[in-house]
Amino acid sequence: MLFGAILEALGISAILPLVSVIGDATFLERHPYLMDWARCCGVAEHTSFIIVSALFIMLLYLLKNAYIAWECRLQISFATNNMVYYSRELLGKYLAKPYLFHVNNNTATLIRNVNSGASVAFNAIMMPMFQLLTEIITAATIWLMLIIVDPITALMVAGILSVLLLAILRGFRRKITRQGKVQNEFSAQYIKWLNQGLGAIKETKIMHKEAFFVQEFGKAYDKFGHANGIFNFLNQLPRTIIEAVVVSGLLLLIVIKALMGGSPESIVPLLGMLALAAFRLMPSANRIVSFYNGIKFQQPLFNQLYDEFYAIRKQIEQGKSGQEYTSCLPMEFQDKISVRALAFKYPEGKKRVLKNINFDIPKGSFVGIIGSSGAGKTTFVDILLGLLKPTSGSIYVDGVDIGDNIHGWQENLAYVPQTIYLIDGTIKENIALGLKMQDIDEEKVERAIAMAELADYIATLPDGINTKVGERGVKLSGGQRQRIGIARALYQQPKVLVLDEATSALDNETEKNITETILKLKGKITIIAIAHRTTTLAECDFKVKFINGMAQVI
Ligand SMILES: Nc1ncnc2c1ncn2[C@@H]1O[C@H](COP(=O)(O)OP(=O)(O)OP(=O)(O)O)[C@@H](O)[C@H]1O
Repeated sequence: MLFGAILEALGISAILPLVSVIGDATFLERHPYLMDWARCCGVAEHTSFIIVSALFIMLLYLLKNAYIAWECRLQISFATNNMVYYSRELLGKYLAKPYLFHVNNNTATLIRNVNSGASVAFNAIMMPMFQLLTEIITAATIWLMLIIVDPITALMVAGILSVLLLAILRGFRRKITRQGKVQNEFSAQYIKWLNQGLGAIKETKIMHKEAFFVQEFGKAYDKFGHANGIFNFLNQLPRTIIEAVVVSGLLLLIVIKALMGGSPESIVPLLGMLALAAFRLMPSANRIVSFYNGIKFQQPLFNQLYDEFYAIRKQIEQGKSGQEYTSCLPMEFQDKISVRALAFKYPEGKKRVLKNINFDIPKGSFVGIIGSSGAGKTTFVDILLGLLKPTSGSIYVDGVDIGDNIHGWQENLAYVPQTIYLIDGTIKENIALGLKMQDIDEEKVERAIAMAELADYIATLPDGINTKVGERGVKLSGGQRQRIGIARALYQQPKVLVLDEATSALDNETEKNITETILKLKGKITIIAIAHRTTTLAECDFKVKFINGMAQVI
C-alpha cells in the first residue's frame, strides 16, 4: 500500500512537467542535463521529446494501475479470508463457552457479533486504517512536490487544510462515536425482535400480535437506521465544509490582493498555483476525514470483540489453526454415580436452587426424578450433564469428580430435553446429528427408529428417512419430534441416558411402547428420567423426589 501510494503520487505529479514541456519550446535548452539525455536517445527535437515523454508517462500509468489492481485484489482477499476465518473462530469460541454464558446472552447479540464482528474489524477498521495511512502518504507526497515547485503556496495550503482537518475531526469525533454506539446496540436489538417475532409465529398469529413485533422491530431499526443516517450525513458534511472554506479562501485572496492594489495580472499566477494545489489536496483531505470517521463509527463493536479477536490472533501465532476439537480421555463408568453435598445457585438468582443433595445411582439402574415445578430437577440434570458447575459439592463417577473430565464424562451420555431442537434437514440427519452424510450408519439409524417407535410413521413417508422436517421440525407433530429426539439419543448408544420429560408429548399407547423399549435397555445402560406422569416411572428402580431444592430418595 505504501508503494502504491508513492506510485499514485508520482502519477499525479508526472502530468504537470509534461504540460510545461508542451507549452515551452525552449524547455530542453534550459535544462542541459535533460538535453544530454535526450540527445543520447535521439529525441532532442521538441516534438519527439514530447512524444517520448508522453509514452513514458503512459507506461508509468499502465504499470501503476496494474500494480494498484493487483494490490486491490490482494487487499480484498486478505480482508475476506480473515473475515471468514475470524467469524468461524468466533462461532467456535461461542459454542465452546459454558452453558451459563448462553443462558445469560441473547442469541441476537451473538448472531450480530459473528455476522458483522470480523467484517467490521477487517473491512471497516483495518482496511480503512491502511487506506488512511496511504492517503496521508499520497497527500504528503503531493505536498512535497508542491514545496519544490512553490514553497510559499504549499505552506499556505498545508496550513489552511491542516487547521480545517483538525477542526473537523475534533468537532465530529464525539458525535460519530456516539452514533456508532447507538447503531451497534440497536443492530442487536432489531435482530432480537426479528428472531422473536418470527420464532413465535404461531402465538404471534393467533394472538394477533403482528403489529406489536413490527412496532418493536421498527423502533429498534429506526434507531439503527437513524444512527447510520446521522453518520452518513456527518461523513458527507466535511466535503462541503472543506470545499466551501478552500474556495472562499481563494476568492478572499483575490479580494484582498485587489483591495491592496495588486494588478489583476499579478494575481493570476499565484491564484493558479493555489487553486491547483487546493484542488489536488482537497480530495485527499476528504478521504482522510471519511476514513477516520468510518473507523470511529464502527469502533464500538470492534472494542467489544477486541479480546476475542486478540485471542484468535494469539492462536494463529502459536500455529494452532482453528478450534481444537480434539478427542478427550474417556471416563470409565463401571460402578456408580455418587452425588455428594451438591448445592447450586444461579449467578443471577437470589437463593440456592439445590441444597446439599446426596444420593447414589448404581450402574444399570433406572432412576426417576420427580418433584413439583421449579423444585430444581432440570438444574440437577444440567449439573449431571456437565452443563452447569456446582456451587459446592460434586458428582463422582466411580470416585472421580466429573468436573475433572467433563468432556470425557459427556462421551458416556445421551440426553433428550423437554423441547427437541430439530435442524432444517432430513429425519436421518436429525437422528445422526452432527455427522456428515457419508459418516451416517444407516443400520444404527434404522435400529434407533425402531426403538423410538418411529418405524410405522416413517414407512408412510414417500421419502422415508430422507424426508425433510422443516425449520425446527415444523412439518412434524410434537410427538414425532419427541420420538426423533429419543432416536437421536439412542443412535449414540450411550452408557447413561438422561430424559427430561422426554415422553410428555406422546399419547399413552406410544409412551407405553417407548417406555417398554427403554426398559429393555435397563441393566445395560443407566437411565435417569425426569417425569411428571406416574406411568413413565412405574418400572423404575427408585425415585428421587426434589422438594424446594432438597432431594429425598423414595
Ligand atoms: N438461568 C436462571 N437464572 C436464575 N434462576 C433460574 C435460572 N434457571 C432456572 N432458575 C430457577 O431455578 C429454579 C429451579 O428450576 P428448574 O428448571 O431446575 O426446575 P424444575 O424442577 O426442572 O421445573 P419444571 O418441572 O417446571 O421443569 C426455579 O425457581 C427457576 O426459576
